[in-house]
Parts: sequence; C-alpha cells; structure tokens
Amino acid sequence: MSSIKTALTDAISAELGSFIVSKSSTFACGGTIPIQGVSDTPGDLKPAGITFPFALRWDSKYSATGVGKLTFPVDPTNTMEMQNFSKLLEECEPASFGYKGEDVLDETYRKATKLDRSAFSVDFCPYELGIIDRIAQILLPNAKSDDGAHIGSSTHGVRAELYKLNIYGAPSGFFKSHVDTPRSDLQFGSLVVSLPCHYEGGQLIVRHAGHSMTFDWGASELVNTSVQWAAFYSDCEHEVLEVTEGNRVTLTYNLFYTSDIGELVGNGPTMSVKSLPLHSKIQEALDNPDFMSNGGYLGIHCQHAYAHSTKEGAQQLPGVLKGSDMAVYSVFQSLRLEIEVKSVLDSQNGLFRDQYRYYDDSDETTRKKDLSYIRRLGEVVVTETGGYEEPLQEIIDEFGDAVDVLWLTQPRHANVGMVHLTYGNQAGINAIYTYAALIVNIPKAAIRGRASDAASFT
Ligand SMILES: O=C(O)CCC(=O)C(=O)O
Ligand SMILES: [Fe+2]
Repeated sequence: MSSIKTALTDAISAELGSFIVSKSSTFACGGTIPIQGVSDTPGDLKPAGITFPFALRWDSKYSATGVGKLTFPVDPTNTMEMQNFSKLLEECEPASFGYKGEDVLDETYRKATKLDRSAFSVDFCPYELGIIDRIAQILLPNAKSDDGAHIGSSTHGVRAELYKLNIYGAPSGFFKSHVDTPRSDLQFGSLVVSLPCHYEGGQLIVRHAGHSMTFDWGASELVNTSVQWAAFYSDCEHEVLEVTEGNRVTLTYNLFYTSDIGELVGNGPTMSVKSLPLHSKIQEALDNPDFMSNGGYLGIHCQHAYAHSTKEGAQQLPGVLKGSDMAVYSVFQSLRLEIEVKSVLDSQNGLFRDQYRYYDDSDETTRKKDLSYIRRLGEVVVTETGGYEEPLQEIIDEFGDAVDVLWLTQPRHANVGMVHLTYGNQAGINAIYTYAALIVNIPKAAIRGRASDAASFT
C-alpha cells in the first residue's frame, strides 16, 4: 500500500473511530413524569408532561370480585392500599428469562416476579405522556440525505407493546447482565417504566461500546411521586442491581419499528453532516488522486446487531440502522458515495488465513491481503457442498463476491449466515457466521466527483 494511501486511510480510521465513539453515546434515553392532582374525571385535561394517579388491576384469587386494585403512587400510610400491595406481591409469579431459545427460571441470574399482560391492566399510556415520541426522536434518528430524502426511502415510527409487569423486591431482587431477545425482526429496543413507589437500589445499568448509563430511580426524591422510564436498544447489555429496600415495580414494553409513516414523526435531531471532521477527512482523501486511485471498497463493521440474515430483517435496512451506524452511513451518503449494508462472511477466526490470499500487483511492495466474502443481506446461504473441519474455497465461493475491502473497524455482532456439510470423523453441518457491515464503493480517482459508475455487488 502506498504511503499516501496509508496516511489517508489512517486519518479516516482515526476520525471514524472517534466519530463512532461520540455517536455511540446514543443508545439509551430516559425521563421523569411527575404525577399531580387527583382528578378521576373523564375528559379532564392533563397538563403536558404530567399525569394523574392511575390504577393497576389484576386477576386476583384473593378478591371477592376476582379483581385486585392498587393505585399509584402507592401511599404507605393507607392501610387498605398496603394490604392491596401485599396481595399483588403474593399473586405475582417468579419471572423467567430467555436463554438459548428456552424460558429459564434461575434465581441466581434473575430474582424477580411478574404478571403476564393478560393478567393485568393499567390505566397508564406511554403514548399519551409523550414517552414514545421521545424514544422515536432519540433512538431512531431517521437520517436524511442532502436532498432531504429519508435514508432507505422511508421514515420509521415506534410501536410499543406492553410485555410484563415485574417486581424486584428487597432484600435481593436483581437481574444479571444480559441482552434482550428480540421478539421479531422489527424489534429494536425495550422500554422500562418504573411505577411510583418507594424502593432503594435496583439501578438499571445499560452499556454499549465502552459507554454506560445508570438509571438510579430509587435514589431519586421523585421515586414516590413520578413515573420514571428508560429505553434502550435491545442489543445493549444491561442489568438490574440488587434492590435493598422496598419493591421496584416496573412495566416493560417491547419497542418495534413501524414502517413508512410519512413525515408525521421521527423528525429527530438532524446532524449537520457536512460540518463533521469525518466528512472533511474523507473528502480530503477523495480529492487526492493517490488515494485508492483504482477505486475499491471501504468497510465499516456495524456497531449494533441487526437481523441481517433474515429476509424481514434485511428489508428494513438501511432505514433501521441504529445510533452510530446510521450516523456513519449518513456521512458517506452525503458525500454521494455508494454505500450499502452487506453481509460479510467471518474471515477473522483463522478460517481462511493463509489459504486464501493473493498478491496485489498494483502495489509496489507485494503484500499479502485477505479477501472478504460479501453478499447481499437477507438469507442464510445453505450449501450441500461438503468440507472438512475448515471450510474450503469452493464452499466459500458459494457465499458471494470475493472483494478486497479496506476495513476501518473490527467486526462485532455475528449471525449465522451460512451452513455447509462437514465430513471428517463424523458427517455433520457446520455454521459460519456473518457480520453486517457498511461497504462503501470508492470510485477510481479519474472519475471521482462525478456520479459513481461502479458496479454494485450481486
Ligand atoms: O427492570 C429493568 O430495569 C430492566 C428489566 C430487564 O432487563 C428485562 O426485563 O429484560
Ligand atoms: Fe432486559
């Protein structure tokens, strides 16, 4: 690789690195909604951003009517209400969690109780209170290109689906670090709503790419008088620390994309793409005829997980790119470079090392390079071609195009993207992982600045 190319690539990589870090801080958001007044009058207008006390009702075997009722905020001085609260605690069941496709009960991993949504109803609506609009603004940036068109030619809204009521009680309710299992390819996140009721501990910690956000609702003086909430991308690791006093009562919602809702919502913070240092670093490289003079591909592995190997998941991309992925996509798109989300075969785990290398004649120094195997998104490639423990060239060739990609970041989230037969001691089926990545087509120096005429991948 020429030294100019190396210098320019390093400059882009460094800038891209800090850009991803800065944009990676958008992975969770939260808020507080005070509860005021006592109005139960239908049609009484609630002032914006404020809600009235609300009731939870549940199927109760203790109640003569078959229905238990508790009003939030819970008043600890009201003996009747405290009795209702005790009944609720007794009638909740142990909460399981998903592990390798199974529902598992294991108190060393999660100690909490739950009511399924079919067993309760609650007079609380996150849409009415603006929570869902806020999530759409922050977590779905709906990036726009220069001409104002939405990326992926669609705008996305948020649909929140009530999932469970959970109680994490003292002395030791908790949920160890995990990621949530998406319930469909359209699920992108989770919303947790903490109902007003005294407790301590039980901090929710959400992590992504070296950043972490802590929601310590129990420590807030508003814990008794406000609804507090947090939403985050499903692929972000999170945990609930031990509750040391009281009961932490939450509603959880699964968050889904809705597609093509026009211009009604989603006009969240728009980035001024052209003023970004990353934009000028790439422009500088493109202006230099010695940078990738014969054209080629730049690759940026996605920082978030996507359902990139299913048809439904792939149909949503690139419109549903999250946080920093959408930001990076927008920068390259604003430079009028052809950029696509692609499925990349895992070539990092020594599978192809040494076997599949070639010499790049265009470089003065003959250096060995790894080829990347790239394909459109949306399906698991199944081949009956057999291999030994390690996949052979002919298997890999069935996956897609072998391309020389200049990678700027490391892979992160793997999906099974290809399966093939194995022989050896025992015949079987082997899975090869794929990663979702942004692949940018850099035109030859001679035609840069004009519309790219580069061919796209198959
Ligand atoms: O209660 C919380 O803050 C988070 C709960 C959670 O992670 C879950 O239900 O999957
Ligand atoms: Fe979770």
